[in-house]
Amino acid sequence: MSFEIDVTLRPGEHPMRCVISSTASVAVLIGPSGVGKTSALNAIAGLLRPEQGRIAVSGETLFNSATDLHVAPERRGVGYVFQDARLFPHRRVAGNLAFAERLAEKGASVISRSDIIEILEIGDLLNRWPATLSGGETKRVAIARALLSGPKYLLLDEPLASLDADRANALYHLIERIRDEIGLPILLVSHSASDITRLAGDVFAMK
Ligand SMILES: Nc1ncnc2c1ncn2[C@@H]1O[C@H](COP(=O)(O)OP(=O)(O)OP(=O)(O)O)[C@@H](O)[C@H]1O
Repeated sequence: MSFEIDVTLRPGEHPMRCVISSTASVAVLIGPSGVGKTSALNAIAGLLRPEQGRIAVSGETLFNSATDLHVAPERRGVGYVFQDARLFPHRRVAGNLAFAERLAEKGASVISRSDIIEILEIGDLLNRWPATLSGGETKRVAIARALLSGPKYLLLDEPLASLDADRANALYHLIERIRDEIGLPILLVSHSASDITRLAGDVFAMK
């Protein structure tokens, strides 16, 4: 099982339930704005504690309200690409990548730095400051940074949102390469059953 999740969350006033049970290499979580998709990713990453339920990734239980288990975020092996990317503004692209590499446990990376830079086509960006990058470039660097931290799985929040059609299409194919060549379980969020769901083995909806 890549992702086995059944949790009730309460990020604000109202409870929300998220149920995902997937063996696919890519699972997609869809649902309208405000339904709780980002909150679900935050819970899987360990940044939001669910009210109840269980979260397991690749067979490892990360949260279980029944046994009061809540693995700390830094021990979950998560590569999380936030919707707004959140690059460190005071470090160049190379510095952002180096920071992630220092976080990786020795031998944890399933793919080399040079392969990640090649797959995400960011070799020409290494000297740039984050503020000078386009939206698509920023997303590519954010995904590279997540991969370099040696994650066991990848969470992508709306990776194609706010990109024009050409850039969205290019990033779509890069995610496809990550799926096929790196083989990490990927859970990605989309507000609609858009093109991105073509990447997925499984699609789950929050209502
Ligand atoms: N820290 C918080 N405090 C209070 N309410 C919150 C908090 N985080 C999220 N919420 C509320 O929880 C609900 C779900 O938010 P969330 O961002 O998870 O939805 P979403 O499905 O990802 O939406 P979108 O597609 O617009 O990003 C929203 O009503 C939001 O206002």
